Amino acid sequence: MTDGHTGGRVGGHGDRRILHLGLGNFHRAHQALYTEDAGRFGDPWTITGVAGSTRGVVAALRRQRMRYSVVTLGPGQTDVRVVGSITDAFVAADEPGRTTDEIADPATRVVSLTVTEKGYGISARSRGLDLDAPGIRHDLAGGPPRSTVGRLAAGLLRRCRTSAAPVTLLSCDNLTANGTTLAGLLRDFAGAMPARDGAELLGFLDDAVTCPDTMVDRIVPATTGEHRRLAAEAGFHDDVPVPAEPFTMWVMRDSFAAGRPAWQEAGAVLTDRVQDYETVKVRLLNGTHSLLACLGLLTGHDLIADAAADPVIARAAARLGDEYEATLVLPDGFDVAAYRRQLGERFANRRLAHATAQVAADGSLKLAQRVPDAALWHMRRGRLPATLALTVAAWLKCLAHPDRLPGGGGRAPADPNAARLRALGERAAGGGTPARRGRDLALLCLQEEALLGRELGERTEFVTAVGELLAELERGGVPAAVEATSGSGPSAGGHGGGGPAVPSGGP
Ligand SMILES: NC(=O)c1ccc[n+]([C@@H]2O[C@H](COP(=O)([O-])OP(=O)(O)OC[C@H]3O[C@@H](n4cnc5c(N)ncnc54)[C@H](O)[C@@H]3O)[C@@H](O)[C@H]2O)c1
Ligand SMILES: O=P(O)(O)OC[C@@H](O)[C@@H](O)[C@H](O)[C@H](O)CO
Repeated sequence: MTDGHTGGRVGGHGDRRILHLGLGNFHRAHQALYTEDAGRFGDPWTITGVAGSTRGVVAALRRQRMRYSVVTLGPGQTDVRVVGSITDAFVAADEPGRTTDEIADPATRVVSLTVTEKGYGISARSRGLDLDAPGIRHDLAGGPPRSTVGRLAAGLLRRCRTSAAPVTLLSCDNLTANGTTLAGLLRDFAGAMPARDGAELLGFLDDAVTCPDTMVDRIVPATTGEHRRLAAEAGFHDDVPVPAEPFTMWVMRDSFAAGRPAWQEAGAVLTDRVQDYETVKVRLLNGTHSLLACLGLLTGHDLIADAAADPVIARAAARLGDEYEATLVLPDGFDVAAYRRQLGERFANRRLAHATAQVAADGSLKLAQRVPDAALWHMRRGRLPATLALTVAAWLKCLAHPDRLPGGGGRAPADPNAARLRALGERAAGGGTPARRGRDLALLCLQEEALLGRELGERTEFVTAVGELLAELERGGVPAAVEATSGSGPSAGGHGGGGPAVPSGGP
């Protein structure tokens, strides 16, 4: 066990602070480690972690003198490291006003975020801020802020009116162009605020706030008793250890308004080409992860490693990799073949026990990041990306008919749109044949509700393909649906793209 905690740091160095919103597992296995390592090279920075409303992690950290462990699990390798870079933590809901105070405090120089895709309040239809989302409406009405964007806006406005000190907002979530997207959402929010406040916030955003794009990569599953056992075995009784794979990567644009830790010394890559890295990762890793998770759930696999080892699912994943790879602008010198090989090994890491239900969760938000742009890229070139259509069909099948999943509805992934998707599934269930039911469900979800955006919903060929694959899933399960996409292009050799995609028709 290695102990990175330096005694006496707690409460010190208050003038170089990161305020982190979203004290989940990922931050604690990624940015917190880079920050601690960077502190050995440059000025040490500390992190104040903010949990939205759940108290468990904050309470445990306090009990443990703000220390926790990261349990790295590789094939044949276990490493337990105690981390101490998070020196304070609180629950936003329990301390109303504190998040605003902390964002306004000039000692806070970076506000970083891992609040999940759904934490940003993005509208699937417009891809801007969903001004009708209850949390956003509440915050615009002037109550103590509850949404992430509302909290940031309140804190920034206070900062602007007090010190006006510059600050960086650093999104570390799996969103396409995450920093640029966050800046746009804040502008949308400012545009809907009372005019004077909105104008002031917009001016501050222009003058004193940067939102660098980042690409973050490390597979970090949920904690189980096994991780507590491994930490204890290494000598640290930890209620909130974080499991992680050995691989880690962080790429960001070096655009920090008020300084940053020496993250490059800890292995982070600073570049202006972040979006290229990010697109590679969000498509090849996260997009393939979504397919493995949904086909895995439909087949009865609880773990990503089992789905990845299933030859039928592996075939689909390889084809999806080809479809994604064709769309990519690769960073200079990036070896995509090696990256894909390594991804295969990472997905196969059984020791991680990464649950298919966890990766498939919130699919309605995640797929919006992972599917439409790549699918539209192909269709603008006259090709139908059949395996991207299969990703959507598999996700719809899991959510529209959760009770039919092997093992029952208890295995259905959580999703903020779960009830809506179930209701759409029921509406489509009346069609007389699998073909009719599949077509109706695809039309309802993608065209009428535009769950993956208007532009994709208007692509009749894509919606039709999704409907036909839903019918195949109903008739012959995952093997039939994967087989139906087999004419869609080479499974090796990359830039092949599609051909005729899925068979049409049959009852
Ligand atoms: N876990 C990974 O492997 C991994 C890897 C790369 C990036 N990420 C990014 O980090 C995010 C969080 O992953 P995690 O492993 O920490 O998950 P987690 O379940 O451990 O934690 C989720 C965090 O998000 C917050 N949150 C959830 N819904 C929210 C909402 N509506 N508004 C505000 N905050 C909300 C929770 O309070 C919690 O702090 C992912 O969604 C992804 O964008 C995760
Ligand atoms: O974290 P999410 O919820 O966006 O997606 C689930 C996984 O695909 C994701 O967590 C990966 O493990 C991670 O992005 C690897 O860097």
